[in-house]
This record gives sequence, C-alpha cells and structure tokens, in this order.
Amino acid sequence: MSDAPLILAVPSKGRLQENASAFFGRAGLTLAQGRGARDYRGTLAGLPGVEILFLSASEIVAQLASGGAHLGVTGEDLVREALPDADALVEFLTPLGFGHANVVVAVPQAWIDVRTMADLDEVAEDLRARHGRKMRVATKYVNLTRRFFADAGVTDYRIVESLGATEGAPGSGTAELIVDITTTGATLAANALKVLDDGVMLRSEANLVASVRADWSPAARDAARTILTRISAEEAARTTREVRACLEPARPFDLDAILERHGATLPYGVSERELTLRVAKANVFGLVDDLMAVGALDVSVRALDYVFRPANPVLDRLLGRLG
Ligand SMILES: Nc1ncnc2c1ncn2[C@@H]1O[C@H](COP(=O)(O)OP(=O)(O)OP(=O)(O)O)[C@@H](O)[C@H]1O
Ligand SMILES: O=P(O)(O)OC[C@H]1O[C@H](OP(=O)(O)OP(=O)(O)O)[C@H](O)[C@@H]1O
Ligand SMILES: [Mg+2]
Repeated sequence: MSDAPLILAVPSKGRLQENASAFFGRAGLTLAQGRGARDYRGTLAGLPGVEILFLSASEIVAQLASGGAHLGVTGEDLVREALPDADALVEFLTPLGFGHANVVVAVPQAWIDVRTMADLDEVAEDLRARHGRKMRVATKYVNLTRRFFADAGVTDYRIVESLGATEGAPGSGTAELIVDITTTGATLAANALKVLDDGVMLRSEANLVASVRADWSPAARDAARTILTRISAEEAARTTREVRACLEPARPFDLDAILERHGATLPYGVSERELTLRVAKANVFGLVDDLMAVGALDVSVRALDYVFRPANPVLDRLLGRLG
C-alpha cells in the first residue's frame, strides 16, 4: 500500500463548507466534486495522488482519529470534544481564519447574582434544597463540559444531552443552564441567556488537521508536500507585500536599520539603484515613508499571488511528527 493516495476530508455542508473550498481555491487547489452536490467523493484538479471525501465537520474528526483521512478541515471544538487525547491522534497544522466560535457556559439573564462558575455551586445547593434534584446542564459538548466543570470545582450537576436548539432548554424547562457555541451572540440573546464571566471554555476556529494514524505512504507524503507548499505560498503572499524602490545612487543611508525597523527582507539581494523588499502588510507604509525620507525617487507596492520559499515550517512539523 506504499502508493496509497492522500485522503483529504472537506466539509460537505454547513458553515464551514463554502469557506473551506474558497480557502483551497486561493491556494490554487480546486476541489472537483464528481457528479454534483450529492457526490461525496471528489478529486483535486491537477493532483492525481489525492482523493477528497466530503463529510460533515464532526465525521471529519472521526476519520482523522481512525486514520481514514490524512488531512481534514474541521472545527477545533469538534476535535477537542470527540477526542479526549486529541494531541496523540492528530496534529493541528494551521488555523484557517474562519469558523470562529466560542464554546461557552450560559445561564438565564434573570439570574442576576450568578456571574461566575463558582456561583453555580450555590445554584446547585439551592436546587437540591428547594426541589430535591440536581442542577441540569443542556449540551452536545458533554466531554468538554465535564472537564471544564471539574476544573472549576463544580461537581453537583447532571448533563442533559442536547441534539440541537440547546439554547431553548432553560426556557422550556429541560435544563437550568447550557453549554454551546456562540459566534455573534444573537441566539443567546434571543433566548435571554448570558455567558458567565469565566465561562468561555474554548475559542475555536476551523483548522487544517492531520491524522497521525493514517497510512502515510510516500505518495501521501508527496501530495501533502504539494498541498502544504501551496497553502504556505498563498498565506505568505496574503500577509506580505513587495516594495520596490528606485534610489539615488550617490546617497548613502543605513539600509540595515530600515530593514530592522520594519522587519523587511531583501529576497533578491542588494543592487545599487533598485531594491526589492518584502515586508508584512501592516508595515508597508512605515517602510515607504523611510525609503522616501532617504531620497527614493520612486516606490511601488505590489500584492503577490504566491510566495514560494524553500523552508516550510508546517510541513516540517508534520513530517517530524510522522517520523
Ligand atoms: N455560529 C456557528 N454555529 C455553528 N457552528 C459554527 C459556527 N461558527 C463556526 N462553527 C463551526 O462549525 C461547526 C459545525 O458545523 P456544522 O454544523 O456544519 O457541522 P456538524 O455540526 O458536524 O453537522 P451536523 O449539525 O449535521 O451534526 C462547529 O462545530 C464550529 O466549529
Ligand atoms: O451566536 P450565534 O451567531 O447566534 O450562533 C450560535 C448558534 O449557531 C449554531 O447553531 P446552528 O444554526 O448551526 O444549528 P445547529 O445547532 O443545529 O447546528 C449554534 O449551535 C448556536 O445555536
Ligand atoms: Mg451543526
């Protein structure tokens, strides 16, 4: 099985789907979905050593854990919930900048004296004394909740497993409080719930995740190299700019000081009249000001599509992990 292809698992629906295919598209990796939206297998245009599985975000976690997929895009919240020992089974390669959601503990806004996890002890005691039953927490994040509540020293409660519309549980009387994800806070507000001051359990976003258990054949490693190289090249281009400056030949200045001040580099070396610099996007205008101040005759700034460099820390980390 040494030429087994690389299996890449991509969300087939939901909030992560569109962002995931846009992300691969920017990196020059076009997802081709066989015979239309209901075909759950696909390919990467121009990369024959790759098979794509279109799965739900939570199924992607299961495939990464079992080794059924080499790489996948999914939410960190789902990985941490499903895999108690996540770091032994998977490697988080890079956060993707979309799918942001916080996993939070939320209680009714009407509980004005309840602000922190420690206050939940009193709520639990009160429920026991007055109604003779345990405080109930509605959630589908059962494992994350158990761990977080244990770390906070809250032990007198019961989990009511929720399959959806978790925020409705306190209103309908099936639980006193909830643990769920929130992005804009609109659903919590609509259900008159508030997040406890120390109730943010996890700040999650979509990640590119690698399976440690998968059959990392030479062909699969080659394909991963190609994919991660393009992803890094796109990221480097998106976060940096190329600055070209035409200089007055006879006028000396401290180039090293300028490079250092803005974290700029000279990827093509130094020549007397023209400099090509690379700099973080946020530092562009400071660098331009300094170049003008030392007498530059013309400065241009360009966005690039891709920046390829021989070193790829993400790939190195993956290969190091696989041994
Ligand atoms: N506002 C949001 N609501 C829900 N999920 C979000 C939100 N923002 C980001 N996400 C991410 O998307 C993931 C859920 O994706 P989605 O609902 O498509 O998959 P799923 O829950 O596995 O599928 P299903 O709901 O069919 O079980 C979350 O776990 C989280 O990582
Ligand atoms: O903070 P907000 O921006 O309001 O978003 C949070 C809500 O969105 C998600 O539900 P979703 O619509 O995905 O339904 P689901 O729970 O059935 O997956 C999540 O479970 C919350 O209910
Ligand atoms: Mg969902």
